[in-house]
Amino acid sequence: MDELGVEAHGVTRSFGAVQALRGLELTVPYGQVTALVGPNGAGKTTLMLILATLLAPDTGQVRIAGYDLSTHPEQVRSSLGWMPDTFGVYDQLKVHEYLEFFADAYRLPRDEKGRRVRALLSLVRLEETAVRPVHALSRGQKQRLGLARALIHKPRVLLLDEPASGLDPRSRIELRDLLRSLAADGVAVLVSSHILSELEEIADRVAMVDHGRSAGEHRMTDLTSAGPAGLGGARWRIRALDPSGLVESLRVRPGFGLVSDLSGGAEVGPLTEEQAAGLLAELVAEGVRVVAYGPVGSALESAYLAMTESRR
Ligand SMILES: Nc1ncnc2c1ncn2[C@@H]1O[C@H](COP(=O)(O)OP(=O)(O)OP(=O)(O)O)[C@@H](O)[C@H]1O
Repeated sequence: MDELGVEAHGVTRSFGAVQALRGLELTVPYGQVTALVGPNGAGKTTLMLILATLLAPDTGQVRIAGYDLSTHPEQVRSSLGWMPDTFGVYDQLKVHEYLEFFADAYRLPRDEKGRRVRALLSLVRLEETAVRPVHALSRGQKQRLGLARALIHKPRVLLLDEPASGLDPRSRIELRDLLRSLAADGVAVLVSSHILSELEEIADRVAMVDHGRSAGEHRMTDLTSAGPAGLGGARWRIRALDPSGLVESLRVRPGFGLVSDLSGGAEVGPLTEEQAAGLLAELVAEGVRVVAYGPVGSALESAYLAMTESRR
């Protein structure tokens, strides 16, 4: 069986003079959640629309669930679920009718349809809104309905564009758990978001995009442990009883990248956890009286900042 839910090579797409995608590469394996990150205008939505068969690429090859997008669009559509960042049409329908409509569009057998719709309404906690019109739902409820719609035909590949933007904290946690369990069931999940701390909890891998090109794919574990050169680790904040002594000790270690003097301490990095542990042991051995020591932000944030900085 094909190991990749999504495989994109050399994808380009222009809008007039704007080159939104300039030879993009992407892989999304089954059984994992891949985060798609990049600055505003990097081309993420354009790529998502292409993967969802809603926009044609100018050039390049895309395979979804093993099917070539240009030659087998029907099979591609039946293999993928798509949750856009804005809610679609048909908002005069009642919530259950809305899901039944999409169940019919995907040709779910009659006897399965009712069961599937009820199961999905329960999964996204919308049972109580089943007979309300879609337009009367709150933004977060609409988003949850959008997710149920994307899952109606049990897709093997799931694409989500900013899925958590309107969700309350409980719904975000539920979304995270749901995406993890779908991945555990073998689904290839691609999720685009700007909320890096959230992605770090959900994702197994990250695919970075900048100026319409790939800027690297990494396993999340590589970002926190000793990762590829220049990527591993976060910044670390250190406080000591004698801050100037601390800064002195750090200055004689150019490899540890003193970021800044702070009142009461300093920030260094990026450091992997291994490097951070080594540095702490050395400082303590030298007699620096450390009172606080911890990472600032996330490893994904640091990797993202390093990527955007180097490409400015
Ligand atoms: N329909 C369109 N017509 C003209 N230009 C477009 C169109 N869609 C996208 N673009 C341009 O293509 C580039 C990539 O846009 P895209 O929406 O894919 O970026 P993005 O990474 O999703 O950004 P954001 O993080 O802000 O959502 C931008 O320069 C954008 O202005």
